Amino acid sequence: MINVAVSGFAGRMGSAVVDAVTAADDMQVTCGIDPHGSSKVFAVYETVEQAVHAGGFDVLVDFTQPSVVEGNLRVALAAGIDCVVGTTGLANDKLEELAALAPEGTCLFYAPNFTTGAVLMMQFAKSAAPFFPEAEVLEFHHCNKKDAPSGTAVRTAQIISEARDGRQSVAPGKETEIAGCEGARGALVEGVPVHSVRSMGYVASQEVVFGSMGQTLTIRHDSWDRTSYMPGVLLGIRSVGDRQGLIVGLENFME
Ligand SMILES: NC(=O)C1=CN([C@@H]2O[C@H](COP(=O)(O)OP(=O)(O)OC[C@H]3O[C@@H](n4cnc5c(N)ncnc54)[C@H](OP(=O)(O)O)[C@@H]3O)[C@@H](O)[C@H]2O)C=CC1
Ligand SMILES: O=C(O)C1=N[C@H](C(=O)O)C[C@H](O)C1
Repeated sequence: MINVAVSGFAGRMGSAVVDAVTAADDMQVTCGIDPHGSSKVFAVYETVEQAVHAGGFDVLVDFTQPSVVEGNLRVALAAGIDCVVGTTGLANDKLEELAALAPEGTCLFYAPNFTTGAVLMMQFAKSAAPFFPEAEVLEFHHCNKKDAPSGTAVRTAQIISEARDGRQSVAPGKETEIAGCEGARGALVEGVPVHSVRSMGYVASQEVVFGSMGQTLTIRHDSWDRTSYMPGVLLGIRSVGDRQGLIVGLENFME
């Protein structure tokens, strides 16, 4: 039995993780961390520090906020607890710094997106990028999201940039934005324009639009429900016990 602590357990993702872990045969939620959470089933703490001090879990799952995840991971990793992290907003060098705090045998696993569809979208984008001079990312999320652009969009832009091998887009850029409308061409992430839409009605969607002479290729993924992330989260929880160091991306555990 894998004993799991869920940080942010009262939130949109955290509560879905509690349900998914509870329904699985090989793991259980032994505690939850959330400043405003309560439970009759498992122990509840206000901070990860309190939970680590009390002990009783092998894996910490974190779906909190960009502003708190770093502090949570510092405490858990230093105590040698494997971490499965969905919270977005941490840069790669920060993840490396955090992983270095952990004793040998401890794993920090971060996935900007736990859906198989989004992983495939990014892999298809990697395959397409060398063949198209233009690429732009459009991401669409619910209006309560606390970060922009999304972690998935940032990772997609990084993947496209690496696959282009340093080649820059030749499309008109930020220099064409008219006065008072700065931002119209999006945020440049590693040279790739990223456009963030926030609206009621969305969970999470993304389009990657590639262009070359006379043609466009659009790769689109939609999460319509947060259950879409749960098989990936459970796979992460089952996998970290056998791994160590920093691992970024669900593709590392997918067959
Ligand atoms: N990797 C992936 O596949 C996915 C990643 N995400 C990411 O997960 C994160 C959470 O998203 P979502 O569930 O929608 O957000 P929510 O705001 O619904 O949930 C976050 C929860 O964390 C709580 N919280 C705040 N501070 C702490 C703390 N110090 N310790 C523990 N809990 C805390 C919040 O409490 P309060 O509201 O009282 O502040 C809230 O209940 C975001 O970064 C999002 O981008 C989301 C979906 C998929
Ligand atoms: O906040 C969300 O909802 C999501 N966040 C992740 C991101 O920033 O990419 C994953 C997914 O897009 C949903």
